[in-house]
Amino acid sequence: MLIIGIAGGTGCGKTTVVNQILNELPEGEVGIISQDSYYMDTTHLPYEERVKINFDHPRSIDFDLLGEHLKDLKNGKAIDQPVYSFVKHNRTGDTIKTLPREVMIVEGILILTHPEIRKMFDIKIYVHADSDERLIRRLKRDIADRGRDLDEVLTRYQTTLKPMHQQFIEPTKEYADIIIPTNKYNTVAVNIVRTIINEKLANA
Ligand SMILES: Nc1ncnc2c1ncn2[C@@H]1O[C@H](COP(=O)(O)OP(=O)(O)O)[C@@H](O)[C@H]1O
Ligand SMILES: Nc1ccn([C@@H]2O[C@H](COP(=O)(O)O)[C@@H](O)[C@H]2O)c(=O)n1
Repeated sequence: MLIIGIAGGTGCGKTTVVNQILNELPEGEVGIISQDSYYMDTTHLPYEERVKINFDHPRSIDFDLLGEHLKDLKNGKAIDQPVYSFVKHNRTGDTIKTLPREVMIVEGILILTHPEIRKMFDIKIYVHADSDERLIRRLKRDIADRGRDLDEVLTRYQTTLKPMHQQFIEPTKEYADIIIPTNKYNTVAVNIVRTIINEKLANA
C-alpha cells in the first residue's frame, strides 16, 4: 500500500487537488481519508461550547483513532470512517465503510504535525496558496457550504486560523516531499501526482 499525506492551510485547495487526482483514475482504486472525519467527538459538550473549540489546534484531532485506522488499512482491514458535521461541530454518528486500497490518500490541515502519523506516509505533499487567497476561498466556501456567516469566518480567522496556521501548519511544509502551488489551478502538479499513483497501481 502507498499512503500519500496531503496537508496545507485551510482553503489552499487540498480537497480540490484530491478530486482532480481522482478524476482520471479508475473508480475505486484509490481510498480517501479526511482529517475532518477525525475531529474529536464533542457529544458531551453543548453546542454553545462546541462553537468555541479551536479546530485548528492539533489537540482537536483524534490522532489515536486516525493512527489505528491507518494501521488497520495497512493490514488489509476495512475501517468505519466517522462522518463529521461542520454545522453541528461534531461527528454525526454515521460512518463510511472505507476499504483498504493499493493507494490511500490522507488529507487535512494538521496531518503532518503528528510524528507517528507522519511516519506512516510514503509521500508527503504540502499544498500552498497565499493567505489572502485562502481567506477569500474559505469565506465563500464556509458561507455557501458550512452554514457560516461573514462575521463567524472573520472572527475565527483572526482568533485561531491565522495564529494556528503560523504556529502549527505552515512549519510542516519542511516535511513535504512535494510542494504544490495552488494560487491558480495547477494541472501540471496534479498530473505528476497522478503519474506516481498510476505507476504504483500498474505494479500492484
Ligand atoms: N486553485 C484554485 N483556484 C481557485 N479556487 C480554488 C482553487 N482550489 C480550490 N478552490 C476553491 O476554494 C475553496 C476551498 O477549496 P478546498 O479544496 O475545499 O480547500 P481545502 O480542502 O484545502 O480547505 C473551494 O470552494 C474550491 O472550489
Ligand atoms: N466544526 C468545525 C471543524 C473545523 N472547522 C475548520 O475546518 C478547517 C479544516 O478544514 P479544511 O477543509 O478547510 O481544510 C479548519 O481550519 C477549521 O477551522 C470549522 O470551521 N468547524
